[in-house]
Amino acid sequence: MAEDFVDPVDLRIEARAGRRSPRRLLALCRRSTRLVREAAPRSFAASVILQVAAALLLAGQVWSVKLLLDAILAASDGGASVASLVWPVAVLAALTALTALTGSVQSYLSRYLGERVARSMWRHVLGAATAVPLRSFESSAFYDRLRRVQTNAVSRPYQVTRGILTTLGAAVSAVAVGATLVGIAPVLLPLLLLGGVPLLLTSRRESHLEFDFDVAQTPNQRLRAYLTHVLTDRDAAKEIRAFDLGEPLGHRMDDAYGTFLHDLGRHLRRRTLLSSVGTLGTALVLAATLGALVVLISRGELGVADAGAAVVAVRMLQGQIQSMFGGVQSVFESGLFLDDVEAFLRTGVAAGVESRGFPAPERFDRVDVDDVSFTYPGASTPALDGVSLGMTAGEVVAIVGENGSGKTTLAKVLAGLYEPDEGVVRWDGVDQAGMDRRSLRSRIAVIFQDFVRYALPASENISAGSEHDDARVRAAARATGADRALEGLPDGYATVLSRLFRGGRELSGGQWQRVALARAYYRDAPLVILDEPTSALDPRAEHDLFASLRDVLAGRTAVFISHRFSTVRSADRIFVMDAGRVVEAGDHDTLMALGGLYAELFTIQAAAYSEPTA
Ligand SMILES: Nc1ncnc2c1ncn2[C@@H]1O[C@H](COP(=O)(O)OP(=O)(O)OP(=O)(O)O)[C@@H](O)[C@H]1O
Repeated sequence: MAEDFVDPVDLRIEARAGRRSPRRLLALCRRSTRLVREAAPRSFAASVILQVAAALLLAGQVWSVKLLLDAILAASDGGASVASLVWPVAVLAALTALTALTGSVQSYLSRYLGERVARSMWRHVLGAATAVPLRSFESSAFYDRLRRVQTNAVSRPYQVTRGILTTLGAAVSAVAVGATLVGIAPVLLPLLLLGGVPLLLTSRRESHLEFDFDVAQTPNQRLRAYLTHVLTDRDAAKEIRAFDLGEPLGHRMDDAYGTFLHDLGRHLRRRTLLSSVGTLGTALVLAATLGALVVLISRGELGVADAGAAVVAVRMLQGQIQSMFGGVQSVFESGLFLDDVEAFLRTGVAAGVESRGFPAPERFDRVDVDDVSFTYPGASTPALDGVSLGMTAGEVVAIVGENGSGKTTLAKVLAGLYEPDEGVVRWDGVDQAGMDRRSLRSRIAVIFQDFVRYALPASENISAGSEHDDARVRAAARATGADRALEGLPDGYATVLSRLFRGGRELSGGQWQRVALARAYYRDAPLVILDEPTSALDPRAEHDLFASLRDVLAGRTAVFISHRFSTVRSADRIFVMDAGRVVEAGDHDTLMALGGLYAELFTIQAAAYSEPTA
């Protein structure tokens, strides 16, 4: 499928396709405000109140400047005593102090509110990221969107709300200060408002530029994030040193950064040019307004106090108009990113809805894979090509085959992680596809070759995803022999299994594999799928494990994938895969008698052990 090969230009086109109408923008504003309100209702209300208070305080300052100038003039004419200046000065000082106080409370509140919104957005994003089908993770376009969403989801909703609040606050101040100005020199007001027009025009264009730049840069950003991760990751550290990869990968990082900086330079030049045009336009209008003010003064149409107050009002009003349009720009810009975030969240919600079906049965008598085919996104040949096989409850089934023959893919389909493109998997004749994904997965315990080593306490590594029960955790650990390693840890089962965190400890590869197997046994599931479960175990451990396998499974059905024929031969039924197909099936003796692929692979392995040493 083509989605694996989406390039940045296509991505930008895709992102542009979702571009908004003003109505859509308004809807986004409503949604983001609701999000912020829900995340922190009290802080949000306080923030709105403070914004309005700050606006009124500003208007109050203009008014108090006029009072002060009147009083100064009256005092200089000798009509009033200097003491009459005390009140206007005190009012101006109090209003200025209150404005500063409001500003600092607002900035703390804003930080707190931002974090509350971030937490709530993370919840949504991680919910969507864990709900989307596993197939999505095969597409680079998905990772690009995920990256943008991770960066933008946490900050943009609040930025939109901040933008709205800033716009509203600035509008209230503008109205209040504007009213004062109308009282002094009405002709100046329309002139000043005109100053917002260039800003409005350029800010919209700037928002689009920013969004396009971000979309185009996502693959480069991801490459840099990946290289940073590899160069600093604990697991990669030994190989990076052993193969001396630090320098070449460092160069690659440098090149990627160089490309980014080159593009950033071009982008910033364009943005600066645009915003300079806007600001210059506004400055010209301001100059014209002040020119008009000079004309009014020279004609004697304004007194000295009025003229002074008008200068203050013009200056303040111009600031408010700039913040108003700055707020609009931030709404525009963040709105574009939010659209992207919302589209991602919708895919998660859709996946959640799709997964609703009837609950999977608690037990089954048989599971059948019927003519199943599956092709990975972007691949030209199918990984599974008309696979059919069956197993009955309580059986131990082995799947063997050479590298790339489709064993792990079959395990993923059996586990309900991939939907087959064709064919069905049936539990007692019922199609697995109609079952609720969550309940289906709770009936299956699957451990892959590359199982996850959670940097969590040992006990949680075993009970992962199921209800925690200490006694059952210990029993599962005993069944796989993980208990010996875990009981020797400083905090026993409470020890974190990673040096990443304080007090944590590391396990060996084989010890980890026992922990992973215990995870499979812990889950009370009728179907257990183990992909290469013993590859890291020593021969004695492997022998012991398989000797006790049936006891441990206690009637559960087990499918295990293995390259070790010594473990495979005891299975009730063996399926041999080759190039995505099941080519042979039967127990060990039947397959040996058949003299086909199984017999060949078995003989090669057996010969390697029995050949006399020179
Ligand atoms: N995520 C993927 N995207 C595209 N192709 C894949 C992906 N994973 C596996 N394949 C391809 O699908 C085919 C089957 O792979 P699969 O992992 O199922 O084989 P396997 O039998 O488990 O191999 P091994 O013994 O090496 O673990 C291979 O050709 C492989 O290259």
